[in-house]
Amino acid sequence: MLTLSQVTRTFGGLTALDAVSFAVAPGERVALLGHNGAGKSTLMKLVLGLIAADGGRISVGGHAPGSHAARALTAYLPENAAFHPALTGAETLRYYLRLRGEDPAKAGALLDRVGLGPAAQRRIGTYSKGMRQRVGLAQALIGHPRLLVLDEPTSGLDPVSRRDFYALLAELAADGAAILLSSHALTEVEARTDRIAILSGGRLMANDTLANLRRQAALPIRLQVSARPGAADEVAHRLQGGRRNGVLVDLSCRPDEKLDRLGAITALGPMVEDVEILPPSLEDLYTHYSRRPS
Ligand SMILES: Nc1ncnc2c1ncn2[C@@H]1O[C@H](COP(=O)(O)OP(=O)(O)OP(=O)(O)O)[C@@H](O)[C@H]1O
Repeated sequence: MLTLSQVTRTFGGLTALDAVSFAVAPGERVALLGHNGAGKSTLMKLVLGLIAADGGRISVGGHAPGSHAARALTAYLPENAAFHPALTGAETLRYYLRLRGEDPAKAGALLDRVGLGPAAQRRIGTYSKGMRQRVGLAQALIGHPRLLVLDEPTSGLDPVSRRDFYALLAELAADGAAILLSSHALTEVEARTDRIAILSGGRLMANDTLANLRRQAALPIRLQVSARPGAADEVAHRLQGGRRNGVLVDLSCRPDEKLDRLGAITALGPMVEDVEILPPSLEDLYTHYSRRPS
């Protein structure tokens, strides 16, 4: 549904996107991650046709970004969707439906879809941030879009609103929509998207499932050994680990060394009380991919 091939965009002397290539297929949810200034918004603006690329090619369902056909397929939700506070949710949706040449009577069903049915007749000025984001999503769903471009859609939402939001995205993807959403947090998108694309300094540093990214990064695993009282020095010495305190000994190893290390720990018998395996965190993984030279 969305394909970028070698897309480059500069602003003056600054390369905001550097030969970026990736695709989002129908039914796929792709999270675009990156620090501030990584190029996420620039990429989204290019996909929406708001700015033009200096090089490379972008296709939205086979059409040029910004063309009538591409716009009919695409919906966009900006980070902070703003609506007139004096209008009700239903009035706002009717307004956007008319703008897109659709039947305003669909407002009720759209608001129900995003869980705002009971608040439809309330003014938007009385809505919480999460409710306003849901109005934004309802607005984005007008016209059955096949590509959704969502710029940090969950920033400022509480955990329950986030969960509801991702549940709705899962339904839309199951219905065949391609979804590209930007985020700062790998922890948030971990179980809720199909693929992760990491931008850093305008370059695409990673583009794969989280499981594959974990495997490819092969980051060290930490093992935390609890020694029996009085045995920590001996345990640390035999395992060549670092003493953390009176009983804990820290070890680190490559994923392929894990079983051997566990064997060595078990062989210490009664000197050891317990062992905890601490896999690399998502933050470690994100840092690995955003910092490595490409
Ligand atoms: N119109 C512009 N003129 C000049 N420089 C720009 C313009 N738009 C973006 N940039 C620069 O391009 C780079 C990428 O910016 P972009 O807004 O795409 O990052 P981002 O990943 O969306 O960041 P954030 O998470 O802060 O929104 C930044 O260095 C930014 O300063």
